[in-house]
Amino acid sequence: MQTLEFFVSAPGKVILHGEHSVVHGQVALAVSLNLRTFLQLQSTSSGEVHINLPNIDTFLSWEITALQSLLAGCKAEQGGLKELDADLLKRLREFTRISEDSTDTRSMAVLAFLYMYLSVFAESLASITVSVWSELPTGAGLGSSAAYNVCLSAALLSARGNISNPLTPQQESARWSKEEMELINRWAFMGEKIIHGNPSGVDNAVGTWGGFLRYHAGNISPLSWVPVLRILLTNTKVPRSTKVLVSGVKDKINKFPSVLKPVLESVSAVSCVCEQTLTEMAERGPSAEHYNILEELIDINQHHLNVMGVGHSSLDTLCRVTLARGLHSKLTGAGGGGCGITLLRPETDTSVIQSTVEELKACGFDCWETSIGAPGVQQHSSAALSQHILKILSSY
Ligand SMILES: Nc1ncnc2c1ncn2[C@@H]1O[C@H](COP(=O)(O)OP(=O)(O)O)[C@@H](O)[C@H]1O
Ligand SMILES: C[C@@](O)(CCOP(=O)(O)O)CC(=O)O
Ligand SMILES: [Mg+2]
Repeated sequence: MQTLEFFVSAPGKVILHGEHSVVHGQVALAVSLNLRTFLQLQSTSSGEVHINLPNIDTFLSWEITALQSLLAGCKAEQGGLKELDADLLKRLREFTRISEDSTDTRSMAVLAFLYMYLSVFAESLASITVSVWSELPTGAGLGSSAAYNVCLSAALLSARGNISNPLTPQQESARWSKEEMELINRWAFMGEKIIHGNPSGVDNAVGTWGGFLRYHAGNISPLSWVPVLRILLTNTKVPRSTKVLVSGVKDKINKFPSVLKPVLESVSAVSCVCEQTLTEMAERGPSAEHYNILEELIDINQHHLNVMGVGHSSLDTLCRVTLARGLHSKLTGAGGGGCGITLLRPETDTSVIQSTVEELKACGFDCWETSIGAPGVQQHSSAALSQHILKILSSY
């Protein structure tokens, strides 16, 4: 172990277009959010591994000697990190008594942590305490699972010495090299596989790299020319599981391939037209016509997502309430509840936004104007973190 204590953070994300279709090889556009997940890792001499997850009320520890037995016969190298080690996962499920079909919040988080810890530290299990706390709502479509996995990946790889510890004593925050970030992203994807079943990789890519990204079949291209967009985020607070929703879409595609495939392709085309429109807006300056196009694309995509079966009456309410004021909304992330986004036009009056927010809050939703394009995964000094965050992370 190189360090005694360090902090990392990673952002959540908003998918503008392409959720679900991206799992089936289509184009998605996604951007990081200014809501982050924070992780503190401490090396200890207790002979135990502790994990503290206050967002989901989970505080657990294991003796290292008990965990060591799970590694018997484990492959040292993870086959280029493309596939999960099915044997290790099976042993872990038996050890933790978490069944294969479980979508329980705590179980998924614990399984992802233990899998990553055991794989990264396979050669010599270290005593550590890991505490994770997030500003993101858990399981609401804003990529909390990816932010969690990116933080775990960065912290465990750094602690093990597989990647550097980029922070110098003079700095408050620092980032890793391109190659190191690629490794962080690949390990975070493994965590996403455990939590999501069949992730596309877009969420962990945004959590790692930050900014505005186009994601297509594993290829990540940053969009450097994007206009400033104002987005209202609404959390319907209806709980849902990405794993269940992604698997439901797959079942529908298998049942009606000729019906669903054109829908997925149309969503991909929506992403491409949106990208072209954003580029034009950045190059020539935004016009009312550009905003009309963005709004129509939002409506088209929301219809497609309903066809895929990932809508929800709470999301219909969001679309209806906002459209009554001329604002256009769609779900973001896996849907089935969770969060939706509403595009605000530059000329949208503050009073219109205020009354929309009030009506959405009266429906029982959380609603706030968000800021997008935050930096990806970072290492921080304790001085860089607010007292509030430090207090939460250090209180276990
Ligand atoms: N702060 C956190 N602490 C512990 N586990 C977390 C945290 N954030 C996310 N998770 C894990 O990620 C899961 C949610 O992932 P998911 O269903 O993909 O929703 P989303 O990624 O949209 O928030 C949770 O059930 C939990 O296992
Ligand atoms: C539905 C999907 O496109 C996004 C899921 O995002 P979230 O976990 O709901 O934040 C799945 C994926 O891309 O892996
Ligand atoms: Mg997720």
